[in-house]
Amino acid sequence: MGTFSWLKKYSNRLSSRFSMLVTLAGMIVLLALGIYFEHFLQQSFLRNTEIRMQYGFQRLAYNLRQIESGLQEGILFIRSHDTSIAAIELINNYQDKHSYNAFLIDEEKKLLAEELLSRVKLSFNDTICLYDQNGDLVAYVRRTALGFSLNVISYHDGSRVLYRKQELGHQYVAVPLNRAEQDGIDLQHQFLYPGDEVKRNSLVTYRSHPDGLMMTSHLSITNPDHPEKMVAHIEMSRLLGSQFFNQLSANLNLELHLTDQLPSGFSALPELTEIDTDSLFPLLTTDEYYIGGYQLSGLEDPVYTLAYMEKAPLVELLQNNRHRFLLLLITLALLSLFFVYLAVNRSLQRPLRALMQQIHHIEQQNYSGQDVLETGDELEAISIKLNQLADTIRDRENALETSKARLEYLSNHDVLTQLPNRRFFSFRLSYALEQARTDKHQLALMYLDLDQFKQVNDTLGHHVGDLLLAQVAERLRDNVGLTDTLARIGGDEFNILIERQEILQDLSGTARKLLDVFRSPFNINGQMLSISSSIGIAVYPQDGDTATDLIKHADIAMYQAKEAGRNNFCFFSEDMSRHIQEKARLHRALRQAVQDGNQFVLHYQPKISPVSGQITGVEALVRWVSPEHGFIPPDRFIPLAEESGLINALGRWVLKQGCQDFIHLKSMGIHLQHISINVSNIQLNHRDFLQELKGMIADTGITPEQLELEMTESFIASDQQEAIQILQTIRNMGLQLAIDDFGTGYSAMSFLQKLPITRLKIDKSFVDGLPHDNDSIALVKAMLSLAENFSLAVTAEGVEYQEQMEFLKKAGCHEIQGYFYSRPLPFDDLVTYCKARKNR
Ligand SMILES: Nc1nc2c(ncn2[C@@H]2O[C@H](COP(=O)(O)O[C@H]3[C@@H](O)[C@H](n4cnc5c(=O)[nH]c(N)nc54)O[C@@H]3COP(=O)(O)O)[C@@H](O)[C@H]2O)c(=O)[nH]1
Repeated sequence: MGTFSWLKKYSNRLSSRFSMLVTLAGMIVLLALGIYFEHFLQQSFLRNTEIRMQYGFQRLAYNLRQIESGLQEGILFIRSHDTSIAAIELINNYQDKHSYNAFLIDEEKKLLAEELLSRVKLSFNDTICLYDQNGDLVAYVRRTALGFSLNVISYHDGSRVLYRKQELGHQYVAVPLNRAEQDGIDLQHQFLYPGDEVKRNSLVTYRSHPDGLMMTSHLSITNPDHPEKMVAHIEMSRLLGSQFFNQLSANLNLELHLTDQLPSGFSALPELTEIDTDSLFPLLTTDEYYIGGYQLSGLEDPVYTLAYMEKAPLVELLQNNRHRFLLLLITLALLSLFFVYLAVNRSLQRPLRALMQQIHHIEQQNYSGQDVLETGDELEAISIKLNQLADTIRDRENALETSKARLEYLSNHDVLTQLPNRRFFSFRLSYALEQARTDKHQLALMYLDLDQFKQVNDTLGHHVGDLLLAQVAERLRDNVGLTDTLARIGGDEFNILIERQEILQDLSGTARKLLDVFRSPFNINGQMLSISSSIGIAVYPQDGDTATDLIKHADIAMYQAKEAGRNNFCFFSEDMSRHIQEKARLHRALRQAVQDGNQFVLHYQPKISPVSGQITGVEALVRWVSPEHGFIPPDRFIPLAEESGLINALGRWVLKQGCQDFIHLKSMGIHLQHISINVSNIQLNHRDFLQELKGMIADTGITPEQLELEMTESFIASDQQEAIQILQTIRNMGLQLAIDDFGTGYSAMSFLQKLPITRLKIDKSFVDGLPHDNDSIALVKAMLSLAENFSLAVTAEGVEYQEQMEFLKKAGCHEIQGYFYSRPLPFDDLVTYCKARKNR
């Protein structure tokens, strides 16, 4: 598998996508943390730098203040030292620069110098200067590389003379006066500050010095009794040299510098006095340094103390911290990934695998309850639902199996009798034929048809017919062998396949046994019904080697049995009458035609009034054009239809089509008095006929008076009472009734008066003899007079010649029907004929 397709497959997995999402979220959090901590590191670094620098400045300020207080304490002590004050007062009062008493005054000055030495040493300072009330330098002590040097100013002839000795030396020696300046000592005290400030002992000044920073504490002493009177000025100094700053720099990890110039980038720096612990110094950032500082105020220009902190080591440290932090983040990310993997695996991947397993089981049609996931979340709900789904699928599959079995059963069985049906029988027969061919043995097919079963249906109703069929099937089932196949293949037709070789030797006995099944009557709801059957037998291989041939030949044999008087059986033989074979074929074709319904058409034969010459009505005559047999005349198929009961369905179609065509004619302006339609006795006896007639009249819109039913005398022959009742009902509905072929039957003419009819149709056989045969003339005249007596209309049919027509007209016949006027016509030709006749 390629990397790409593996990645695609992997990324399509829910757990992978979830892991990726969580990882992505984790990465975003880590990135945010990274950015935050980067910022935090920088900020804290800057802040640390500031704090460190501030701390350095705090330390420096603290040290300076310590030194300041050391300077002030040392200087203050002199003021409280009475001997020193007295000595200064003495100098103030008795020093005369022009007549200078060196013996007295210089000694005092030297004592004062000793006193100053002890002060400067005790306070660990470097220099102390004493000025008299006029500001003239009196003495000073200064730390040198060899120790402290003591210096006094004497006068000679009004000029200053500087005497000096080392701390441990015995003699003062005169040195050039400029040495004092070289030591940085002013010979004249400078009043650069307001007197009050100095008196309050608070003034400390700073000054830049070639060796460092000079701190000087200033004190002016006044007379306690006369505060306005100045006594002396004292200055004590400490030089903070490079060593001081270097050591501090080393301790604080800062580079400390002193400068007179305000560094560029700073507009001002805070005063030392402003330093407190709460505020941070403003920092200046250059490419190489963080710089901070403050200002030391002096009597002259301010001195700036600057602290430099090199950036490079800090940046390196920052980078190191960054790297460490990055490492930490990567470690955290990897750990998070690991834990995400563990969590996803535990909370998603494993349950998903279990769910897939459940689905797999369902796919494998294993519906037994799988263990439900116990995750307590939606996955558990899905797992429960999957089990429920499995139950539902199992139930549905069971139901499907049941209905499939039921469907299978129904497709192969007849619902009424529970016997195998035609389909199943065909399969079974084909299979049996294959076996017989292979094993080279015989088999027999019996075609059993109930005799006159249609009449049961038509007279007693389908319900009774159905019950009878069910009982017949039961009896037959009880009388065929276990290995025989009994099937109902049509309405009252049963087929039996016999494969038992021993039985094949005595098929006649078997057939007789089956006929005997019908010997005792059937009890249908308490009504005892007798019925017989006819059986045709065909044997493989001599009577056919295909299922179709065998069935066809058994069917023909069955017709032969019926022809032979019913309740009979017959073996097929090649020389069996062509007539039977043809009849069997025609019967099958007719059944198909009635089912199809589109092989029949109606032709109409006009009936003419001989007086007016106008068309009074038409008789509908059915025509059958079979795709298999071509045109078949009605007198061939009507009896077959009556025999098989198919006449009911066919008659229904004729009635409906005739009425519709009549209405159609009317809509075309061809107004006829009536349409005559032939109905057979079987139709009239059908229990649903009257109901169907009503429905048809209502459906087509024909008025009952326009519809004339033609029936034969034979209808009345069977059951006069019943027949008269049926005819009366039809008349009551308003229909016309005609007796067809009148005179050919056996009923007495006087019987006519009992019948509720409206017309007589004189049969062609009587018309044929007109106008010469005396018997025909007498009979026709008798019929016409009888009809007149009973107020019946008369139609003469089969009129072929002018003289026949003339005779009938003269004799008072109302309607003429026959080839003389017209043969039966297709509908379109009838329309043409009617129009032509109207226009005559
Ligand atoms: N139950 C139903 N029976 C029907 C229906 N349609 C027809 N029939 C019956 O079939 C028989 C044969 O009818 P058909 O072949 O249509 O013959 C009819 C006419 O063509 C024929 N006829 C009419 N005039 C003459 C003539 O001058 N010469 C001559 N040789 N034949 C003629 O007579 C038949 C009409 O007979 P009838 O019904 O008695 O008026 C026939 O018995 C039909 O009844 C149907 O739908 N249902």
